[in-house]
Amino acid sequence: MKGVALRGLAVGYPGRRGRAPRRVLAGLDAVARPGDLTVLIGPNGTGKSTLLRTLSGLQPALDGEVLLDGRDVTSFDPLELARRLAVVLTERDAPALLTARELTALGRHPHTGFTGRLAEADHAVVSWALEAVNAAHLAERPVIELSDGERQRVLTARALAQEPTAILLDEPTAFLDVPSRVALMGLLRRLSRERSLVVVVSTHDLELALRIADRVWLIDPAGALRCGTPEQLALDGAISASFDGGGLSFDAASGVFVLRGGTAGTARIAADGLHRPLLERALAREGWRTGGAGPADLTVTWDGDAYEAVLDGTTRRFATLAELTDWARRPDIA
Ligand SMILES: Nc1ncnc2c1ncn2[C@@H]1O[C@H](COP(=O)(O)OP(=O)(O)OP(=O)(O)O)[C@@H](O)[C@H]1O
Repeated sequence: MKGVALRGLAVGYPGRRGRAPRRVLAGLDAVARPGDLTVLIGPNGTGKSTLLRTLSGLQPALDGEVLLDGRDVTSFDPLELARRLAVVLTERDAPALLTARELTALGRHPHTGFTGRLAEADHAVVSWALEAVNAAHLAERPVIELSDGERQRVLTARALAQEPTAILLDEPTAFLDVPSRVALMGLLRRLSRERSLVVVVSTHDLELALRIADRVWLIDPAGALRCGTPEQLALDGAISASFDGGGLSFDAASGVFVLRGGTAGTARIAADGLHRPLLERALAREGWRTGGAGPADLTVTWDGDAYEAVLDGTTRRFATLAELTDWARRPDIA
């Protein structure tokens, strides 16, 4: 079977001084298929990096097996494995003195044979990889001069230059701003589809992951690996069970985290277009529960000109959402 498959996999660390091994995750069964962007999510410390390192062959499995295109990863010799599997770990300190092109060219190493010299075809692959990640213009720049987002793209180019069938990335968006995160995840999805690559990427960027992933591997707090489309996992409550907390809960309908029911009272909103979700969000932040049916304590209407709020039979008008929000925080003293 094509792709990366986990069969009864247990991952963790060998015990020190005669102690038993520390099992971080066990009994894992999952498949990441070519052409899919598979996103690995889970709360801090649940074992995402440990799993990715084990899938990469960087640390041995404690039990079970990892199959790459149907073959046990441990049966490949290192060069053979590097021609099939590329790994992008969290590397803030990539070789700084190399240029982006030289760093990308390191990805050709598994293909260049004994001399390590790049042939014409290798140079072409390096140029292609840089172009694929929109980094051709950075090619001659030293890596030390690149921004986090630019460097992450070049590290991805190095992985592509390996011409693998599978790429594993550990938190590649960790240091990126929102547009760069969206761009990198979008790039990974495009590459997985266009080149029929297996792409497994871990991230803490849950909302983006759930919007963009074809498949999600979710490590829940009990250490079980739940696999499915983002919608399946939202519907069966797995995402809420893993991430709700700190006053936030996952809203499956919108795919974002929202503030949990506040204590200010219930609010009803009559507004069209963007005014409705923005009003809901602003009022929820001030502790109002929105979205229910039946009578409400507070009614807010956008009449196309101003916001009208009715509370305890008194009507007030606000020219801006900011003024309404200020009042909604302490309506008793306004
Ligand atoms: N070298 C190690 N030896 C022993 N235990 C380790 C080692 N590295 C990590 N761990 C432990 O394994 C568990 C999983 O860690 P891991 O880094 O895989 O989690 P993670 O999901 O990637 O975390 P985060 O979201 O914080 O990056 C943690 O309890 C961690 O303390």
